[in-house]
Amino acid sequence: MGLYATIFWVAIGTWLASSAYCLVRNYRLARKSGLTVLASPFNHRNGLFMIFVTPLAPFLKRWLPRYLYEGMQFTVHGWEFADNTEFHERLGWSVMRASPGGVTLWTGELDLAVELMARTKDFGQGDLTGVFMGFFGENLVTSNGEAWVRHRRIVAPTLNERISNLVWTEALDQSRQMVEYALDQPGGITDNVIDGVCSIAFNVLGFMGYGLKKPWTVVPGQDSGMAYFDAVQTVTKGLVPAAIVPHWIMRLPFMPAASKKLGRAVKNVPPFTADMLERERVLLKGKTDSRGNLMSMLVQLSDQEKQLDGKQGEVRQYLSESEITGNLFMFTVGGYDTTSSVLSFAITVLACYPEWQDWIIEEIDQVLSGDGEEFDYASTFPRLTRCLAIMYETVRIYPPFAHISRQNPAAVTLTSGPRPVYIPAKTEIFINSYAIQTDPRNWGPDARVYRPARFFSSGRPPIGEKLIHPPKGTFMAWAAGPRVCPGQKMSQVEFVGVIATLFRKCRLEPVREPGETMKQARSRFEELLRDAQPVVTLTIKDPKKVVLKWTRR
Ligand code: HEM
Repeated sequence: MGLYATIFWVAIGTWLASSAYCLVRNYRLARKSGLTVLASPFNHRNGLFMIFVTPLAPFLKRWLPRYLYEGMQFTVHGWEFADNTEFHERLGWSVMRASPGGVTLWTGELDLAVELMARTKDFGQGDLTGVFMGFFGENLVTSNGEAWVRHRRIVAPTLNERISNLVWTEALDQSRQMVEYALDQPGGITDNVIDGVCSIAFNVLGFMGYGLKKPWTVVPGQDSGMAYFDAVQTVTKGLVPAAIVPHWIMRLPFMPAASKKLGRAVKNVPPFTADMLERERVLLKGKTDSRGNLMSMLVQLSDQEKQLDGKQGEVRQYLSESEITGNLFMFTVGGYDTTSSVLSFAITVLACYPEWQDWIIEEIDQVLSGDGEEFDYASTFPRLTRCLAIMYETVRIYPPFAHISRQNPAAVTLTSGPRPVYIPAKTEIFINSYAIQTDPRNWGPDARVYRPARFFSSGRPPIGEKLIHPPKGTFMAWAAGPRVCPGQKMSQVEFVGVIATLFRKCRLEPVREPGETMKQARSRFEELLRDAQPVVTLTIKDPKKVVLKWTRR
């Protein structure tokens, strides 16, 4: 054997031996939990594995022996949505996976989930969240411990009632433009409603986040006129490669045009942000109040803290420039993708179920009565509770995030379940919120049926009736505990504003294919919903198949 061949085989042998050693060590650690443990030779933290496992999953499922696929299934992005609760029912509601890369826990158990969410000091965000959400700078989502307290204190107050007001006004304006466009199409038929709601979410975010007012367009984010916003939008769409592949590799001359565009965007976000913040500070100079948008408030709150630096103790209280950059990026990813996902699913679901359209139209006609187009946020939004129940039921069954992840720096024992569960240090924990939200034990025998009225105490609530609070932990689309989503209210205001505007003006139904009955067309839409795929958030795979007929009311 030649020298190079020897080096090659020694390297392979060393790698195999160290992988086997790590697998055995991690398996032993996982066994201490007392839970079912699946051992898998596939290291889920390997970059190539991360990129290819999800697209290759359907083939691997067919080719690999069952026990090998089962040990890998957890690592396929969105497996929990496709699987429903079948896996947990078969193998246990909490299952450990041991691989050469570490130990992973998946749980669909209510008690454990509540405990995990409450103990923020013991269970923080995992290091992989930092890889995917923190590559422009540490932010509220990626930070833990004292840094998280600092981020939360500055960032969460920016998502306030002033922002809700802006979001409401812009959501109404954008959705009015979309309805007029749809009703103007021949026969009121469109195949671009999903792009349309993305465009609404994009423009609402641009307006409330950066003070950027744009008309609604069929294609979302078509040249916003703001280089920063366009770059962030590109990175949001290519989040996984953007996080893993260095931007200079993506920009190499032989790379495809889309990769070069992504690489340029990743490179440009930090200098564009620096530029934008500098201009914002010039505009804010000498003013005591911010300009009302999110970026302006973030800069102002952080700069105020900076002036107090040193007077509040040793620990830094303000956000550094890279942390502001990180938080602005996180707002764009968090604020745009989530709301557009829920709107896409809600509209498709409502087209399937005309009875729920009637239910909200009854409310909308009472609350938004009169000929005018202006509806005050403070007095209108709180009365549109059926529209809000549509959002709750949509995120219960089609949550933008099907799980919530955590990681524990040190070993911990969970005590809230029927037996103590030992969690080894650095376990990657996934709370299967989708399973919890569709589990008949938590939601009754019709848990998988779309029934928004379940969020009221009576089946036919009077208009403006308050929604009930589901039992603790059973509904965590916006998470729970100290790290609950600070954008919850904002997303609700936007959703309700859009849905109320659409159904005030029109009704929707699926467009039938030749020879199809309406019942069959609705079943076809239900199939599109079941076939959804998590990308960054849950996404309808082929949005062009959502062909709708809009009828003016
Ligand atoms: C339907 C819309 C939304 C849903 C379903 C949603 C869901 C969630 C969930 C599940 C978490 C917890 C993540 C975790 O702890 O791992 C979260 C956190 C967060 N969300 Fe949202 N979100 C939505 C909209 C928004 C919006 C509009 C914004 C801001 C513009 C936002 C900003 C955040 C932030 C900053 C966090 C981190 C909080 C922390 O760690 O302290 N979200 N969201």
